[in-house]
Amino acid sequence: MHELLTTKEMAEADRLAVLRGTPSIELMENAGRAVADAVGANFGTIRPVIVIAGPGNNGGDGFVAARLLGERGYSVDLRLLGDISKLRGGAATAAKRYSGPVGPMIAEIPPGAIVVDALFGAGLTRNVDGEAAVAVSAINNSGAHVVAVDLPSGINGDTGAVQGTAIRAAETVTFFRKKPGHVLLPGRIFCGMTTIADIGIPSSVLQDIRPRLALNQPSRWAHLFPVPRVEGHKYSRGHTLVVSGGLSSTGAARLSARGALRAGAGLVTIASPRDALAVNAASNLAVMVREAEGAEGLLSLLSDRRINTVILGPGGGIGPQMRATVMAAVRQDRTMILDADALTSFGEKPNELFTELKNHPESTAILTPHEGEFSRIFSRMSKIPSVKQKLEATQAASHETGSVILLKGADSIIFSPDGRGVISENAPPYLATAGAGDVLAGIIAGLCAQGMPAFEATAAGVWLHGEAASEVGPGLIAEDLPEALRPVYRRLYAELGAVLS
Ligand SMILES: NC(=O)C1=CN([C@@H]2O[C@H](COP(=O)(O)OP(=O)(O)OC[C@H]3O[C@@H](n4cnc5c(N)ncnc54)[C@H](OP(=O)(O)O)[C@@H]3O)[C@@H](O)[C@H]2O)[C@@H](O)CC1
Ligand SMILES: [K+]
Repeated sequence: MHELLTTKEMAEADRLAVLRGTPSIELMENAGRAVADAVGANFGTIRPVIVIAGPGNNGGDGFVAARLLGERGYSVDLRLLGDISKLRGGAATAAKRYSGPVGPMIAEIPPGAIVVDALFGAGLTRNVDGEAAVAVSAINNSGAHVVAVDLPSGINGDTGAVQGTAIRAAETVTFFRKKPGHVLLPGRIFCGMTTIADIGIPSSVLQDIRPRLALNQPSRWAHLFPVPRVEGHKYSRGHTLVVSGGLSSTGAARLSARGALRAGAGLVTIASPRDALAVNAASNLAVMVREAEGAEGLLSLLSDRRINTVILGPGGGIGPQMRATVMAAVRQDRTMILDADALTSFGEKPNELFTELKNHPESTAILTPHEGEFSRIFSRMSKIPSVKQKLEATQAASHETGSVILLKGADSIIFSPDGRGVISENAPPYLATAGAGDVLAGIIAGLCAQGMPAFEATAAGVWLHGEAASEVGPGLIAEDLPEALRPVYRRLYAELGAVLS
């Protein structure tokens, strides 16, 4: 159930289901019933229901729900946008089967009503305006409990963006699989709680559609998650190197190092400038500290081939020294997590980095920008859309650079250059705190160090980070996150049925 289907793929699922023998009207009947059931599940006592129906099949679902709710004893007031004679296909059939009165668009919602929002779903093609926009604002201002059909009207199913205006639903009933717009912000917030109803589309259609997007859930990467073995030793669990900033900015590297260690890296070393050696050494026990000044210092440490992952950026400083250090690492064929300052340092000259990465295909880069950093490094690349179109932008950035890209946020997006993408929805709000990104870079590196491939390690790292934050709860500070990985790992291994032999 974790695949995400674009609106185009959803229409294809619909078409294939019909081809395989389920008539389209049956899908619509099932969709409308799921909506009526959702209304019934919430409110056992009969309350007035207002169904707002649009001119397409979303409206058709609304007609079915209206008929069934009427049969179940609800007093239903159905309002249609446009002319009933213009309805086509399944929507026209559903309207014929509904015998109640059909009123014009509504501008006021009586108190205590439940609203079924069947105005627009996957077929929203432009901004909501006119009578529809008036109805949306009346519904939003009424405080009514809104059950949205497929998507809250006004939310773009592919991007989660608000097109003009949108209904704020308490719950959304969607069909077969979620769409990106249910998970990406702000769409996810407008959906309220989203449930998926089975309307008779066989899951075998996915073999033809081959969706590239999914929710970031363990089902996406569990088969590659490292399981420690009793016969293993610290070297078999990889070695992560974290490049530290100078005396006044060592905290970020230390947070990354702790994240990598807790994620399971066998060894973690902080590469520290001389002036920061004492402070780095004094505040770490299991993490080793070695002196390394700039690119040359890093190169000398990387002569140890057992170091298989390098984190650059957390607190490392912005400028030519960081650029030179990153370029040196790229030439050493390692897996690199490039975060924060390592990205910003290339803001003026992104091609310098991307050309070097292309010239060293044996190196693997994972870029972990938040939106601001993403803009800084990619805004000069014409083939990459603005970060406002975050899904497309992340996918294009990954394709163009041949790197795994993690666009960090409450709806973190991760793309692999081969076109696979996942969207995360488990980050609690209190995760937005100083240093949390540094820990995340460490967790991802720790998983890569143990041999997990870059895309899966990044997805798993983001998921673990969100789970660890929920484990801590409100009041979280970044230092809590590595420590909270222990119960999360325990649960995950139990769920995976992993034998920690
Ligand atoms: N796929 C499936 O498996 C199943 C799908 N099902 C349901 O079908 C829904 C998709 O149906 P759909 O394709 O007819 O699109 P829908 O959302 O009704 O909107 C299209 C209509 O709205 C109009 N319109 C658009 N934007 C507008 C605007 N801003 N302002 C004004 N008008 C606007 C647009 O007009 P046009 O662009 O053609 O001029 C057209 O008339 C899907 O969400 C789900 O609920 C289920 O029945 C079961 C199986
Ligand atoms: K809707």
